[in-house]
Amino acid sequence: MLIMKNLAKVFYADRIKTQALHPFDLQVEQGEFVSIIGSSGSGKTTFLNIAGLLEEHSEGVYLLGGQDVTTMKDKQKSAFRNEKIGFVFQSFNLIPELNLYDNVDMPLRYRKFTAAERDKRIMQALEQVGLAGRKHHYPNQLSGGQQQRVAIARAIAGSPAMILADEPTGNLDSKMAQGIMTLLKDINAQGTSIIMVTHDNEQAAQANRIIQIKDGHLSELKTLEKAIA
Ligand SMILES: Nc1ncnc2c1ncn2[C@@H]1O[C@H](COP(=O)(O)OP(=O)(O)OP(=O)(O)O)[C@@H](O)[C@H]1O
Repeated sequence: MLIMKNLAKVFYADRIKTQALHPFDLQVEQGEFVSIIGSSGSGKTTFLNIAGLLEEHSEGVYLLGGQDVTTMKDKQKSAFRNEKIGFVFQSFNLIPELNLYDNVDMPLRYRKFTAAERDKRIMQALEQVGLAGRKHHYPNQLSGGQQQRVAIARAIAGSPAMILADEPTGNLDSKMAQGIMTLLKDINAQGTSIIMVTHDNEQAAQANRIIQIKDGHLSELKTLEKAIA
C-alpha cells in the first residue's frame, strides 16, 4: 500500500544543510499497524509529513496505493491526500466554532459525496467513537479524550486507506490514552493501516511493527527491548 524506496529528506536553512532523513526503504501493507519511535529531532515528524503528502521528499520514490506521488500536481495531491489519508494530531486540531457533526464533515466536503452519503458517514464515524449522541456539542464541551475521539471520527469518516497519527495520546492521561489505543486498534482490525508516532514504548509495543528513527536513520526493530537498550 505504501512503498518508499531510497527516500531521503534534506533541509537547507541559512546555508545549513540538515539531512533529516537518510535514504531508506519501507513498505507498509494494507492493514498493518506501525509505530514510529525516536528521540526529539530524530526525524519522526519529517517522516510523517512526507508520508502524509504535506512535505516533499528530496530523493527517492514514494508510491501510495500504487500511485507515484512525486509527479502529482498540488491540486491532485490534495485530493489524493484527502481520499487516502486520515490525520490524527496530538492537539486534536478540531475547529472550536463547529459542532462535532460539522467537524467530522469538514474533510468530506471536498469529496464527491451526496449530502445523504455524507450524513451517513458522519453518523457512522461518530457512532464508532461513541459520541453520536453528542453531535450538536462543541469541542470545548468535551474532555481531551473525547475530543481525540472526534478527531478520529473525522479521520475515518472518508474511509481512508491509512491513518497517520502524531502522538495521538500525548495530551491525555493514561486511562484515556489506552481508550484511544483500543479505538485505533479496532479501526486497524477493520483494515485501515495505521502509522503512529509515539514516545510511549508500551504503546509502540501494541503495533505489529516498530520502526525506530535515530538521527534520520530508519531501522525496523524486532523487539522493543532493542529500543529501550
Ligand atoms: N523546515 C525545516 N527546516 C530546516 N530543518 C528542519 C525543518 N524541519 C525539521 N528540520 C530538522 O530536521 C530534523 C528532524 O526534525 P523532526 O521535526 O522531523 O524531528 P522529530 O523526531 O519529529 O522531533 P520531535 O520529537 O521533537 O518532534 C531536525 O534536525 C530538525 O531541526
